[in-house]
Amino acid sequence: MTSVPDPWPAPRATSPVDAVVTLPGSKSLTNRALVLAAVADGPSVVRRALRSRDTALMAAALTSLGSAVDTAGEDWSVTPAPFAGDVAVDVGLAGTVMRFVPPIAGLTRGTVAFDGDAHMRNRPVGEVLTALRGLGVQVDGDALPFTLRGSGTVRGGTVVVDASASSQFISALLLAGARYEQGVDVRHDGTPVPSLPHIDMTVAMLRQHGVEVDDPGSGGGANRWTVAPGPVRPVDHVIEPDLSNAAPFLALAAVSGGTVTVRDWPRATTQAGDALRGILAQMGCEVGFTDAGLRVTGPDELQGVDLDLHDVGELAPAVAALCALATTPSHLRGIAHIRHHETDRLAALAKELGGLGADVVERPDGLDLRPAPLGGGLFHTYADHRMAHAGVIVGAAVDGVLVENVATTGKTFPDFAGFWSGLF
Ligand SMILES: O=C(O)C1=C[C@@H](OP(=O)(O)O)[C@@H](O)[C@H](O)C1
Ligand SMILES: C=C(OP(=O)(O)O)C(=O)O
Repeated sequence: MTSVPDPWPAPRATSPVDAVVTLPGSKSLTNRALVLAAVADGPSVVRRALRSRDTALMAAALTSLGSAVDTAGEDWSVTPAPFAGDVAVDVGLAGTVMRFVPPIAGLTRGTVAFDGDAHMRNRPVGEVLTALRGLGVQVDGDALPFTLRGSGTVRGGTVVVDASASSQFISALLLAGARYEQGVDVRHDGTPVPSLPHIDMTVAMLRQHGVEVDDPGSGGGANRWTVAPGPVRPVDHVIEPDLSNAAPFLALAAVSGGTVTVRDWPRATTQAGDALRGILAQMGCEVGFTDAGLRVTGPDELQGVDLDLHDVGELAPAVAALCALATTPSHLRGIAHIRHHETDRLAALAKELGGLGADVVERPDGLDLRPAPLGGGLFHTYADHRMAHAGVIVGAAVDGVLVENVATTGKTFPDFAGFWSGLF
């Protein structure tokens, strides 16, 4: 692991970057695979698991509940066992741990006390906890810290949730639902659910495990999902590279006029990050598959974009950084929900990009950016891995950008700073 100063002088691309990179595994796929393995009716292996803070927290949570999770190698083995005992779960700053673990912890016989990082107490989880009470689980509180008391079984049934703040509320209930006596019938009541591709990923993985799921398909009006009660078959998953974490690497090609290939980019995937292909093409990049993976070549001048990122909000920080470097205006819309991510990302991006000279206006549900000369300065990350990605993207194109707490990237990427520096 490279030791990095804080703040970290972001490497500057003084010539076009030419690189082929192998990226670590997907956080979203790894943490779903771990949860499903822990509620399955036999042992399984999660191959090429992402080794990062969020996935270590998930493995630790499942271990405390009673699963045997061996994370020693690249392939993690999970041997499920009935959940039991009075335990504590640290969710850190991982939305997937805070939202996905309580519904399966409902199956335990014992008390589970949840807490996490200071900022995590502000991230919404109340809808999941209210839903669990409605499904027969005893749980107090509406935010971290909260405590759940399991009786060994969960009744399940029908529940109404307002998932307009996070798709993870729905995914969380679906992942556990097959193990409830009556399964689960989840209805959404509220403005459209963001990040729908992540629910599609959940549904696809449940079906791989032999779970019967009825879903409305993707699309803005999606509002009802049902999971039939039944066994969860063990499946050995091979984790794809994290396509959302590919954003800064492909952005490096975009801002330097160079070429970056991400190895093993799947031709078909449920990952939301696949949308980067279309977004970068719209900004003027050449984007295409090669035998090695996905290759992106940057243009002479980056074009601004008018984009609704409602489905792919986790790409917003990297895309906003690119828009700040574009030669025409941009409008990023449909992403009010990213105010509930690791930090209020709209406020943070407006402040930090603005601090380097960007002409950026924060809207209730997005950002407007117009071309402006950027300069160096300190870029704060608010313990948000994707804010650090935004900072290094600008730093590759502009002299003198210092990224504060770049180590926060460890949430989803081991030794990001060392890896990034190796590309220059
Ligand atoms: O289920 C998942 O793995 C995720 C869902 C999305 O959350 P939101 O629906 O809260 O945006 C996404 O932004 C997050 O990074 C990962
Ligand atoms: C929103 C994100 O994470 P989390 O899983 O903690 O919600 C993210 O990684 O962009």
